[in-house]
Amino acid sequence: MTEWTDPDTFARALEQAETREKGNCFEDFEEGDVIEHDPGLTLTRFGNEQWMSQTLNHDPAYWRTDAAEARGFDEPPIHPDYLTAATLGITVEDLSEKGGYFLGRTDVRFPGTPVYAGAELHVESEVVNCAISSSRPEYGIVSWRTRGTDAETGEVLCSYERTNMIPRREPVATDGSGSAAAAEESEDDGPDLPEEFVAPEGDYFEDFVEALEEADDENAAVAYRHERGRTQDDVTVASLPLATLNTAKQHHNVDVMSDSPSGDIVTYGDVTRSTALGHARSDEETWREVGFDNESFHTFVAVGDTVYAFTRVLEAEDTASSDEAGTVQFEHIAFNQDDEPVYSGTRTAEIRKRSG
Ligand SMILES: C/C(=C\C(=O)SCCNC(=O)CCNC(=O)[C@H](O)C(C)(C)COP(=O)(O)OP(=O)(O)OC[C@H]1O[C@@H](n2cnc3c(N)ncnc32)[C@H](O)[C@@H]1OP(=O)(O)O)C(=O)O
Repeated sequence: MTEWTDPDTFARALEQAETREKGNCFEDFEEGDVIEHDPGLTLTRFGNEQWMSQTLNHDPAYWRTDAAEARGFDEPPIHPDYLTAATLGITVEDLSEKGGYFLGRTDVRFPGTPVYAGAELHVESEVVNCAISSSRPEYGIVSWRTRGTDAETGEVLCSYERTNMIPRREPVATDGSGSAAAAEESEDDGPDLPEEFVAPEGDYFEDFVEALEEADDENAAVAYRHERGRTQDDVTVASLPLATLNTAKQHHNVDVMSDSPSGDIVTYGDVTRSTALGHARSDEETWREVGFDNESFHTFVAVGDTVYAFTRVLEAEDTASSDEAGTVQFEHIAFNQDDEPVYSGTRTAEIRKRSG
C-alpha cells in the first residue's frame, strides 16, 4: 500500500479529493416538498433531565413523582422544551446542516402532551416558503412546518413553523432593500417605554392578574427581570444539541465556524430559549405549557456569554384546562451580559391559582 500519510503526500491527497458533502442548499428546497427525517429519538428520562438541569428548569413536576401526580400527570413527563428541541434537532441533518442560522419559529404547539419517557419520536417537515434574502445574496430564507409524532401511535406530540437562513449554491443579485430598511430603522430610537414597570408580588395566577390591574390604571407595564444567569460552556453549546441529534456545525465545529459571521461555535437557539424560560419559570407557579409564537433569534450566543431573562406580562384569562389554573400570555426576552437581546418570543402558559 502507498504511504499516503506522509504529511506532504497527504496534503496533496486532500487537495485532489472530492468532499462528500452533507446537507442541502437553498436551491434543493421547493415549496410543498415533504421530508421524512431518518433519525429517530427515544425520549428518555435521562435526556430530559440532562436538558432541563443544564438550562435551569427545576419545576418539581418534571423531577418528582409526587409533584407530578399533584399536577395531574401519571409520572414526571417529558418537558415541552426538551420535546421541542428534540423535534427540531432531528430535522437539522436534512434542513439546515449546510449552514445558515435559525432565525425564528412560531405556532409551537403540543397537541399530544403529556408525553412520557419511552416515547419514540418520528419527525417530518414540509417546505412552506422559500424566499430570497434581500440583504444577503449568499443566503435564501426557508420556512418549514414540522411535526414530531409518536412513532407507535402516530399522535402529533409537537408541531411548529420554523425559519432559517440557508446558504445558496450560487449567490444572487439582491436589491439591498433589507439592509437599507434595517439601517433606516436603527436610526429610529424605537417606541417609548411606559413610565412605570410593575412586578407581580408573587408567583401565582392571582399575582399576575393583580399586577396587570395595577398597571392598567397607570402609564405602566407588568415587566421585570429575573436574577439568574447561565454562562455558556461546552455542555450547553456542543453537548446539548448533539444529544438531540442536531448536526448543525454551528454548535460543534470550531474549525469551520472560525470563518463564519459568528467567528465561533454558537449556542443552539433552543438552549438559549430554554435557559431564559427556565429563569422565567423560577418566578412563577407553572401548571402547563400551552404554546409559543413569534420567536426570533436576534444575535449569536457563544461560549462565555451569559444568558439572562426579562419578562413582560401581556394578558391573563381566568380559563384553563383545570380549575386550579388560569392562562397567562408572556413575552420573554433573553439577553446577554452586554444587555443585548438574543431571543424573544411570546408564550402562553397555565399558571397555578393560589386558591386552586
Ligand atoms: C438550530 C439551528 C441553528 C441554531 O440554533 S443557530 C443559533 C440560533 N440562531 C442565531 O444565533 C441567529 C441569531 N441571529 C443573528 O445573528 C442575525 O439575525 C443574523 C443571522 C446574523 C442575520 O442578521 P442580519 O442583521 O444580517 O439580518 P436580519 O436580522 O435583518 O435578517 C436577515 C434576513 O432574515 C429575515 N428574518 C430575520 N428573522 C426572521 C424571522 N424570524 N422569520 C423570517 N425571516 C426572518 C430578515 O427579514 C432578513 O431578510 P432580508 O430579506 O431583509 O434579507 C439550525 O441550524 O437549524
